[in-house]
Amino acid sequence: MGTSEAADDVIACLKYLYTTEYEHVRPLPWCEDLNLHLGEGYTNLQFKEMDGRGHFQDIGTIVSLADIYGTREGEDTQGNVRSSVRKIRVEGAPGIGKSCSCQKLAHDWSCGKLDRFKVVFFLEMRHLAGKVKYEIFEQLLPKDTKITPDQLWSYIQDNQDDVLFILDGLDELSQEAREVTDVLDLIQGKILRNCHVLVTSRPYQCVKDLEKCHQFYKIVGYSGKNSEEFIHKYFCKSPESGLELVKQLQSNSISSEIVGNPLNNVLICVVWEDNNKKLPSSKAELYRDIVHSVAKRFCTKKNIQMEGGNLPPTIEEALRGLGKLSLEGLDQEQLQFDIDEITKKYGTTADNMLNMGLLTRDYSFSRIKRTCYCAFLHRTFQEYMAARYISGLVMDWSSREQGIKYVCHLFGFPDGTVVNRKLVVSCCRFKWIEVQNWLLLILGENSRPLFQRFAEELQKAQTDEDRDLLSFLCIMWLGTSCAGGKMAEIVAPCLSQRVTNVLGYDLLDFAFAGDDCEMMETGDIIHRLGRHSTLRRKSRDDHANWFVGLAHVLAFQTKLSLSHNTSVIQHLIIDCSHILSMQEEQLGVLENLLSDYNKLRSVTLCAFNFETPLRPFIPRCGIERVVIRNECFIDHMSFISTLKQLSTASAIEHVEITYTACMAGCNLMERDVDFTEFDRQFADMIASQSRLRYLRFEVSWAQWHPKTMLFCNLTDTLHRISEHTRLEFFEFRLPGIIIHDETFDAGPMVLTITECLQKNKVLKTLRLGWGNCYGNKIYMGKAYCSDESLSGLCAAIRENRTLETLVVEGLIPHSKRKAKMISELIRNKPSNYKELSIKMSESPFVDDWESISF
Ligand SMILES: Nc1ncnc2c1ncn2[C@@H]1O[C@H](COP(=O)(O)OP(=O)(O)OP(=O)(O)O)[C@@H](O)[C@H]1O
Repeated sequence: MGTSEAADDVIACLKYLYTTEYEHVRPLPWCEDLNLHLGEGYTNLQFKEMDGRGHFQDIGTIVSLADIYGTREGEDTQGNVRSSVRKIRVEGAPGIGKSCSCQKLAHDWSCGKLDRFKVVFFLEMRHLAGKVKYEIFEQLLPKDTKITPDQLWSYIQDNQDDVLFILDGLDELSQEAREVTDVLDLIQGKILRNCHVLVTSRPYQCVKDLEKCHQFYKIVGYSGKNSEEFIHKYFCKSPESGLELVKQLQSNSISSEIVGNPLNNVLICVVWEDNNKKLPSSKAELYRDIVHSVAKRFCTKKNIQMEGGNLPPTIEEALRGLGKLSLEGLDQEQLQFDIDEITKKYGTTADNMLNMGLLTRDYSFSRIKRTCYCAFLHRTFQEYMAARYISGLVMDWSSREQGIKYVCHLFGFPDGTVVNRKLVVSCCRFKWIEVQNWLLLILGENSRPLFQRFAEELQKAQTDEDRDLLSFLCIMWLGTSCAGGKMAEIVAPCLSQRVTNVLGYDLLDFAFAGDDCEMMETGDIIHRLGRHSTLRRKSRDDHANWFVGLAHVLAFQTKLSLSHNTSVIQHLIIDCSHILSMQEEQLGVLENLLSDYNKLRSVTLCAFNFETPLRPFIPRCGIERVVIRNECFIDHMSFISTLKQLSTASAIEHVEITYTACMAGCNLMERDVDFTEFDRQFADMIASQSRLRYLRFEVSWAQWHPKTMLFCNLTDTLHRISEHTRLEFFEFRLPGIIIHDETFDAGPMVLTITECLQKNKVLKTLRLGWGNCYGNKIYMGKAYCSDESLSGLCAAIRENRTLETLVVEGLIPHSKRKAKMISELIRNKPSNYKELSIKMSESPFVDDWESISF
C-alpha cells in the first residue's frame, strides 16, 4: 500500500472514530448510561474574540468552532488570510464546553462539514504521554493501522496546510508529559509550522505556552435562550418536562449565570429528573449535588479512587479549604484570590482546590502589573461554599461550638452585649445575607442553637422597637429555614403578642445608611451601590419569607390549647404591598391557617391596594378589630369586595377603613358603576356584624366621576344603623367637589338620618361628611332639601338622649332660612351633646340655591 492510500485509510479510521465514539458526550463520566447525543444535544455557545488591544469583543455570529474555519475560508477566496492564522487558542471556565466544542469540531469534520481539512487529529492533553507522532496512534488509530508513525508524520509534513490538530485541555497536560512531548513545539510552530492547531485550556493557564497563537477566543457559555434550548433538547422525548423545568427555573432564584454554564445546566437537568421532576426542595440541595458532581468529575478525570459514592478524604479536605477561602474572602469583600497565596497557605491541598473545577483563573485587569488570580465560577458558589464550611463545623462534634459561634456572629448575635441591635443585625444582613440564607437551608434542624439564641434575645428585648425588629427577623428566618416548622416551636413562645412586618425602615437600607460613606473610597461606594440595588430585590424576598415564617408560627400556635399559658400572636400589623412578592401557594397556606386561627384579636392592613387580596388576613373567627389603611388608588370593585369580606368574618367589633387616595368612578372602565351597591354592601356588613361597636370610613382625597354623587346616598346603611343594638360610633367622610349639572335630592338622606336618630338608642357618635372644605366653607355640589326635612331632623336631634357627638357636613345646601334653623338648634343644644355641628354646603357655581325650583 502506498503512503497516500495508507493516509486515506487513516482518514477513514479517524472519521469512523469521530462519527461513532465522539458522537456522544458523557456529562457525568462515572455514569455510563448518561450519554447525550452530540448531534442532537449540542447547543450553541457564545464566543468572544480578543482584539489587538487585549479586549474580548462579542463576535455574535459564530455558532461552533467550525465557524472559525468557515469564516476564514471565505476570507481566503478574497484576500488570502488563510495562510497567516494557523494557531488558535480557545479558553473557557471549567465546564463551559471546551471539550464538547472540540468534539463537535472533530465530529463535524467526520460528517463532511469541514472539508477544508484533509485530516483532523483530536488529541486530549490529559492522556498525552509522549511525542505527538506516537500519540496519534496511541489515542486515535487502531492497532492494525497500515501505516507507520514515521510514514504518517512525513505525510503530515507534506500536507501541513490541510491538517488540523485539535488539542483539548492543555492545562491538563501532566508535568511528566511536558518533559517528553513535542506538543508545545507544535503549538508554537517550532515543528510543522504550517499545520493548523486549535488548542483549548482553562482561563489563563499555560499562558507562556500559548502566547504566540494567532487568534484568541473565549467561550462564555450559554445565553439565557441557549440554556433553555439545551433543556428542551435534553428532554426532547418528553417536551412537557422541558417546559416544566424551564418554568420552575424561571420562578426559582437560580442565577442565570449559573445556568449559563453548560455543565451546571446539564447537572440541573439530571438532578431535576432524579428528583421526580422537582428542583430539589431547597437550593442548597441543588448546589450540594452540583458541587458533589463537579468534585466527582474531577476524581474521574484524575483517576482518584472513590469509595462508593463518597468523595475521598483528600477531596473533602480540598472542599473544606475552598469553604474557608470563601468565608475569609467574603469577610474581606474579596472575590478574587492570589494563586501564590493559596498555594502557600494550603500546601498540598491547594492543587486540588485550584483544579477541581469550582475555581477559574483570570488575570487582573491591569495590563501593567499583571497578577494571576482565581475566582469562583460565580459569587453564589463562593457564598454557598462559605456556608457549607460553617455548617460542616456545626455538624462535626469536635468543632460544633466554634461553628455555632460563627453562625451567631454572622446573624448579628455575637457573644457579649450589643449596644445598637438594629445597626448590628442590619450590617450583618447587608454583608452576609446570602450566607445567612444558605446556612438556614443547609443546617435544617441543626440550626436549633441559633433559634434558641434568637428566643433568648427576644426574651431580653427591652423596648417595643427591639421586640418588633427581633420578631420580624425571627419570623423571616423561620420562613427561610428548611426546618422552619420545627424551629417555630422554639421561638414562637417568645414572640410578642403583636407582630408586624412594618419596621419603618428597610434593614438593608438601614445598614447602608449606617455606613460611614465619607470614609469609603469612590470605587468602594460605587461597588456598594451596585450591590445595594441587587440587595433591594432581596429585601422583597425577606418579606415573602416573613409571611412563610408567620405561617409556621401560626401553625404551631393553632395547635396550642387555649389553656396553654404561652403567649400567642393576637395582633397582626401587615404591610400588604409585600404580599405581591409571595407565591400563590404560600398565600393559600397562610390563608388556610389564618382562617382557622381563632386567637387573633386584631389585624391592621397597611398600603392595601386592589391587587392585594384582603381575604387571607381576616380570619373567619375570633377577630375583633380590623383596620385598613390604604395609601394607593383604589377602584370601586375593591371597595365592594373589602366590604363583602368584612361581612363574612364573625363578630367584629371595630372596623376602620381609611383611604388616602381614591379614584372611584374616574376609571373609564367604571363608567357604569352602580354606587347604590356600595350603600347596600355597607348596610349588609353592618347587619351581619351584630357585635359591631365602632365603624369608621374615610377617604382623604378623591376624584369623582359625576355618578359618584350617588355615593352620598347612605339610606340603606342608615336604616341598618337605626336597627343596630351595639354600634356606638359611626363616621363616614367622603371628600371631592362634585362638578356636574345634575342635582341631588338630599331629602331622603335627611329623612333617614332623622329616623335613625329617633329609633336608635345606643349610638353615641355620628359623623357624616361630604365635600371639600376650603376655609370655613364646604363645597359639595347641587344638593337640594326642603326646610321641612331639616326641621324634622332638628327635632330628632333635640329629642335624642344618647348621642354625644353629632356632626353632619356638606349634605344640607346653604340657605339663609336653613342657617337660622341650625344656629337655633346649636344655641339650645341638649345637654347630652358634647359636640353638635351641622355645616351646610356651598355651591361653587350658584349663589342662591333657593332660587332653583325642583
Ligand atoms: N455546547 C454544548 N451543548 C450541549 N452540552 C454541552 C455543551 N457544552 C458543554 N456541554 C455539557 O457540559 C459538560 C461539560 O462540558 P466540557 O467537558 O466540554 O467542559 P470543559 O470546558 O471542557 O470543562 P473542563 O475545563 O472542566 O474540562 C459536557 O459533558 C456536556 O454535557
